Amino acid sequence: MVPTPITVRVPAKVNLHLSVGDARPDGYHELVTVFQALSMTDEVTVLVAEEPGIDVHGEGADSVPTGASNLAWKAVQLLAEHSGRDPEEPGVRLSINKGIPVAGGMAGGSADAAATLLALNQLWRLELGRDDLSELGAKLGSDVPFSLQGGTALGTGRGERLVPVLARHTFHWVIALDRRGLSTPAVYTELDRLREESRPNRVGEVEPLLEALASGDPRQLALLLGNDLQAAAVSLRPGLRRTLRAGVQAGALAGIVSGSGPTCAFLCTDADAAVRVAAELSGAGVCRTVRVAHGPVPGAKLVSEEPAHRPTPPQVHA
Ligand SMILES: C[C@@](CO)(OP(=O)(O)O)[C@H](O)COP(=O)(O)OP(=O)(O)OC[C@H]1O[C@@H](n2ccc(N)nc2=O)[C@H](O)[C@@H]1O
Ligand SMILES: Nc1ncnc2c1ncn2[C@@H]1O[C@H](COP(=O)(O)OP(=O)(O)O)[C@@H](O)[C@H]1O
Repeated sequence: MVPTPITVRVPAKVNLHLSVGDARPDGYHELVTVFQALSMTDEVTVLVAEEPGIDVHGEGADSVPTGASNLAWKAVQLLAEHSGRDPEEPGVRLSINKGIPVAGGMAGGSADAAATLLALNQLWRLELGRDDLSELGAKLGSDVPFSLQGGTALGTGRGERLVPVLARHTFHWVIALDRRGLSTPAVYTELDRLREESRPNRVGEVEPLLEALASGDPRQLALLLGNDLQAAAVSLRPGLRRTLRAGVQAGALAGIVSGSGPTCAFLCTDADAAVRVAAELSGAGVCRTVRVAHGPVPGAKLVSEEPAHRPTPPQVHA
């Protein structure tokens, strides 16, 4: 009997704090970061098929590779190899439904890789634990372990070593999507260049932000959001300055570039405020699309054993 397809839902992330150290000999930068998983999700379905391949639907599907460079396909090959299957003939197809902006600094590719690991673990009845999957995931990308874990977490190393963080209450966000993506390596390289040229401000210690998360007070948290990659993302995409200003003018408590950008995330006082800020920001014409989201939400999760149809997320077109 052919096994039933498995669908996993997996969240986007925002870095509430992203402190970037110097480049290491392996080319990665040492990080201290706080991730929060948001209610913008991708869904990945894995099914047994003689003809292997990937179908991609949804947000930005056209710019997602469907061949061997897709991070989710790399996850198939890695897990096949790990479990003694032929990575070139894994006998599965993937269907990816994107709700996370592509190349937006919200870890969409990592999310799909994490979802694929979890789904295949079920489909192939491998019975690997979350720690095993996380260790495999870190080989695919620094953000993959967080996509599996979700919630709010402190990340160190290149972002793959995680400790859960206490975050009281739910935080409400407005997410501004840009018209084009930014390349993560290009943004890290730009930061190195800026640091050689001058001394861009660095974010401070992470402890006050951890206290703000524990208190659950969005006003306190807003004062402490910080991202060392923001200067580099703004340097490569100067229009982001206008987006960040427009979000705060629209009533957000604070705005930040999400990870390597160009997506901007605005923290709001509550859910109603987020809807008001989203409506006003979408009228400002500074970005492609505006969404509302909340966090923290859980990491990659089995949805059902049938392919699921995801409800359309709330979005306001600019
Ligand atoms: C910046 C962050 C913040 O969470 O995410 P995004 O905003 O892109 O989603 C991450 O550090 C991105 O993590 P991820 O996208 O998994 O990166 P990887 O595939 O591991 O690495 C891609 C490239 O980014 C650079 N890189 C990544 C992580 C790190 N700590 N230092 C780096 O210098 C390296 O040039 C590396 O070759
Ligand atoms: N499953 C995937 N989903 C999205 N992008 C992918 C995927 N696999 C590979 N990519 C490639 O990875 C690049 C980075 O995409 P993404 O992970 O969404 O952004 P970011 O690294 O900014 O969080 C994209 O430009 C795309 O070419």
